[in-house]
Amino acid sequence: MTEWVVLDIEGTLSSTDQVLVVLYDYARPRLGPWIDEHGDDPAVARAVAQIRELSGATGGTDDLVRVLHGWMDADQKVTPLKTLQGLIWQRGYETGDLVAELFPDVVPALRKWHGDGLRLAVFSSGSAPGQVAFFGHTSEGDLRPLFEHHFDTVNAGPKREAASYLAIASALGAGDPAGITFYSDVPAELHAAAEAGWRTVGVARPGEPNADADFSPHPVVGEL
Ligand SMILES: CSCCC(=O)C(=O)COP(=O)(O)O
Ligand SMILES: [Mg+2]
Repeated sequence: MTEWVVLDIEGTLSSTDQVLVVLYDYARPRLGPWIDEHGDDPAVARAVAQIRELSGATGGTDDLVRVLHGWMDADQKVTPLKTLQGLIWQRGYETGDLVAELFPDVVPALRKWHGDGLRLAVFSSGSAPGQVAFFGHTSEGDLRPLFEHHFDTVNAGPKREAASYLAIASALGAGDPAGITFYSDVPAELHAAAEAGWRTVGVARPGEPNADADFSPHPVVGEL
């Protein structure tokens, strides 16, 4: 019996365009200024060191931004990029520049699950602070009270590795991994979760990039 429902964001709760167009376009011109203005922030300094280590970039901010834009163009969800994007989006939500848009079926489903006593958490490549800001500023209000945990590639690990799902199960204190159900639009993420003993549900939303993906052997829904 499911005790926990763990949810992906992009393609599952929110459209791919909401992330790859709205949020990415917001972050793109702000990455360089953010690095220059917040170099003393330990999270930014760590991200800059990771960018250099992963890319071999040795130049100044322009060089770092070139690497970051390349990762964004290829939609590579690299941890230092997600950290910096998350900080920029956090500011964007706080100032009112950004409002998170969810698929219309999402909030009723989340409220129903929550009301039925299921416990909710998020696992996304987007940074945990960015996730919290996102759910705090949706067009349907502040949804933060619905979620007990936010997992990302820093506090859990890569989304396509079973070890990340084992780490999350442990953090949730879930005695039986089969008591956790994971919803995602990416088959490779579902395979990794199933390898860790979780229940899985593929989300194939019409019009989304993975609508026609092969989700077998996972059950598939078109909405929550
Ligand atoms: C503030 S939420 C942004 C989500 C994000 O950055 C992202 O890359 C989404 O990836 P997901 O793992 O949710 O598909
Ligand atoms: Mg996704």
